Amino acid sequence: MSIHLAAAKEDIADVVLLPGDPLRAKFIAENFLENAVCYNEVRGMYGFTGVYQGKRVSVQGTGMGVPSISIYVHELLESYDVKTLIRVGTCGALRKDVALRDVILAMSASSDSATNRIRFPEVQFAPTADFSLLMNAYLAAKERDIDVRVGPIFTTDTFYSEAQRVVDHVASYGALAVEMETSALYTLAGKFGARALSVLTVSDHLVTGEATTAQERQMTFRDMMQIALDAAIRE
Ligand SMILES: O=P(O)(O)O[C@H]1O[C@H](CO)[C@@H](O)[C@H]1O
Ligand SMILES: O=c1cc[nH]c(=O)[nH]1
Repeated sequence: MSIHLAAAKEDIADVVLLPGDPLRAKFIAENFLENAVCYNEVRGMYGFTGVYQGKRVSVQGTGMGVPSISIYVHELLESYDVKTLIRVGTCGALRKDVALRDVILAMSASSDSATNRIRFPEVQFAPTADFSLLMNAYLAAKERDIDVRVGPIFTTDTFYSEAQRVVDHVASYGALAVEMETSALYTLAGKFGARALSVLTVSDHLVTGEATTAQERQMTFRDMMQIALDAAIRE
């Protein structure tokens, strides 16, 4: 048990997928895992453990934003000894050469979040993906003939930003997309010596204005889920 997860330690696998939306966690459990059991419903933030290709895998909703994912990731790492965390999230494309529904493997995550300024008052910390997971995800995508983009992203605290120039500025320095959790995931994985990666699907486009539907965001994006699961169990 931890404060926000009502599970016994053995209920949660070593490997956990992390969608922001708890209903995406349910979708993954129902569509990809065998014998999935729900271990958490606290705050409606569903967590399930099941079996994927013979290995135990959990999938835990994180909610939206750095503070929310930080709570779940901290508890998974501190109280449940989780070793591998893979976010399966949506993002907004920041550049014309990134298309709606593209899958992105986030190599690093710059951020405007205050959390790392508080954590590292004297350092600009660089939240970075685990190389072995990044490589496994890339190889899994290639094996399944799924095109992926690999590169830096931007994690923001502000979905409805009034500072468009900040987003444009990071895009002009190579950021492919914006979302709201990855910098915290990579930072906490570093603190606890765990492996982390974010696999993202472009749900809307900040340059062209295109967008997917809410149902599509909740229920589909199977390529991202497949890549994350393959990467999670690969030795
Ligand atoms: O689809 P999820 O995983 O929630 O990710 C993205 O969607 C939410 C905003 O709509 C933020 O959490 C952002 O990071
Ligand atoms: O955080 C997010 C997620 C999807 N699209 C955005 O524009 N921002």
